[in-house]
Amino acid sequence: MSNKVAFAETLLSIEAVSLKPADPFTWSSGIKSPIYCDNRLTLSYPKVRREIAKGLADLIKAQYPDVDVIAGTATAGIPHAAWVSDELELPMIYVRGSAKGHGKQKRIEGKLEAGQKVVVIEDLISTGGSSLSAVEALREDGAEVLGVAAIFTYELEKASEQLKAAEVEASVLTDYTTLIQVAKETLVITEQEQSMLAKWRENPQSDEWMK
Ligand SMILES: O=P(O)(O)OC[C@H]1O[C@H](OP(=O)(O)OP(=O)(O)O)[C@H](O)[C@@H]1O
Ligand SMILES: O=C(O)c1cc(=O)[nH]c(=O)[nH]1
Repeated sequence: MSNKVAFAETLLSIEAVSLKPADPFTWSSGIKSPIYCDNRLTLSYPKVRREIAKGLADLIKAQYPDVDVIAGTATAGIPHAAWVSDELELPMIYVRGSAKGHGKQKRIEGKLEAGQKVVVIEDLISTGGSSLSAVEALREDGAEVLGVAAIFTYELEKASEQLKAAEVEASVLTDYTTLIQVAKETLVITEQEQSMLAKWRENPQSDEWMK
């Protein structure tokens, strides 16, 4: 079994994936979606979060062996970044969604030196906006961002276009194609739900799938 399949099975087994076509979820980007993947639930399962930390750490060791610092995105990326940095015995920082309005007024918390090589940990990539914003903040502070490592991606064109334009490489433990395939095979979704999801996936930014 591939790792991607195993991680998709894990997300389904802890019921991190929900469908709500009649009353769609609103994503952080504003997209109305029939599906939501709540990776925050992984925090509640020590075995699952260990597998994720190990998976992300292995991916980083293979792809970014020169990494100096692990950076978590606020909020859902932060706990995973902590476990990954622990696994790799590396320093950790985190990137707020925006700079604090009080105290030191920082957006990046923790110690980052100019020129350090950073890998960003994100829990999930939808449009890639959150990942990109964190990467830009890190670059502004002089970091060399090697890439983004995430648990899951919806494989949306918008994300690949945005990340490519900014020259950001993203690697994931599992993805939408694998998740839907596994959900179909294990009867977690019906054929009707599968075709609704396929229609949504053709153009996720429109509401055509609701009609
Ligand atoms: O690729 P994008 O379109 O940016 O979407 C993905 C982001 O959205 C979610 O965060 P959310 O804004 O819900 O905040 P949270 O991490 O604080 O829960 C998720 O945790 C990612 O960070
Ligand atoms: O784009 C988002 O905001 C988003 C989508 C999703 O499936 N899960 C999540 O936590 N955020």
